[in-house]
Amino acid sequence: MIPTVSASGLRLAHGGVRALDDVSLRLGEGVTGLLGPNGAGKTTLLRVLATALPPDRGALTVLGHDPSGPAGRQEVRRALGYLPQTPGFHPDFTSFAFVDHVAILKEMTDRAARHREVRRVLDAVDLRDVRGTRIRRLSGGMRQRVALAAALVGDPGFLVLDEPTVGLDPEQRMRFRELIATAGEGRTVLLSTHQTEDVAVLCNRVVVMAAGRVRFEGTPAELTARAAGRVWSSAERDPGARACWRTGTGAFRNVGDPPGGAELVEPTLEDGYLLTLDAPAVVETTS
Ligand SMILES: Nc1ncnc2c1ncn2[C@@H]1O[C@H](COP(=O)(O)OP(=O)(O)OP(=O)(O)O)[C@@H](O)[C@H]1O
Repeated sequence: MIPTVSASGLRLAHGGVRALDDVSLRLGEGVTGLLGPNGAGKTTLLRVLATALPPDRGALTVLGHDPSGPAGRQEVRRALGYLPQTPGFHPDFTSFAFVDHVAILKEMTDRAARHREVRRVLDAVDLRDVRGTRIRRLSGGMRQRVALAAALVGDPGFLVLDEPTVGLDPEQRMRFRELIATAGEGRTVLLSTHQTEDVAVLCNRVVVMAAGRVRFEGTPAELTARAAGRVWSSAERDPGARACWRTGTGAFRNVGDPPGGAELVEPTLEDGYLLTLDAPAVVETTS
């Protein structure tokens, strides 16, 4: 992997909480999924990468620029598309006016060219027909697409998406995955999510964080492989399992160290993720 974004030794404390505790990672072209439990530090990391929050310590390079100084920060912001966890829409704006407003903030001064670009990104997320509709009249899924269009305006090389699929129904989620996959062609995309399924079907890389630290960095297949031989099915809850839950069939799915003779089953990325959270902090070193 040729790194386009790299971070080393990032630290950031919110009051007494170490939200980022020596975070180092590298991102390349394509979609990288960022997984982690609530409070792991995902949003904080995304905000640091998006230059919305300066780290207390550590170094960052985004598409060849160092955002620690004003000139480098401006270059990073020009190359960045950011979909925050709670996009700050003004509900009386139309989709067009909101994306146009973001395009103005991205220094697109030529009005005709800017309007062409706003139409292009709204078309790309299938919102052509509601360009003139006020945001407060749109469904949650449509609003998410407006936010994605705003992140895509100006064709940024680095796209940071903070839980963009939250609250979407399965069909919208599928459509959104497709949009993100398309956005990942020739771009670096970092996607924070709680959906291991999103990562399994969409991402070519995955980073797992817990308690402000990187627990895993590698491919989805490598994360899934962590659970090889460590997932089994049983009729009763296995007290020796690290995690165990009843499935729709009534059988229990167990993750951990299986007892002898256990009925092993095919692991999923979610199993690998659960086992990674349980493991001590180790960073994978893959190409
Ligand atoms: N502005 C803040 N002030 C104080 N503490 C904060 C602030 N923002 C985040 N934190 C704390 O920093 C830690 C990391 O928070 P962060 O929002 O980055 O986690 P997250 O992985 O994005 O969580 P979630 O999955 O719930 O969105 C948490 O313990 C959180 O409570």
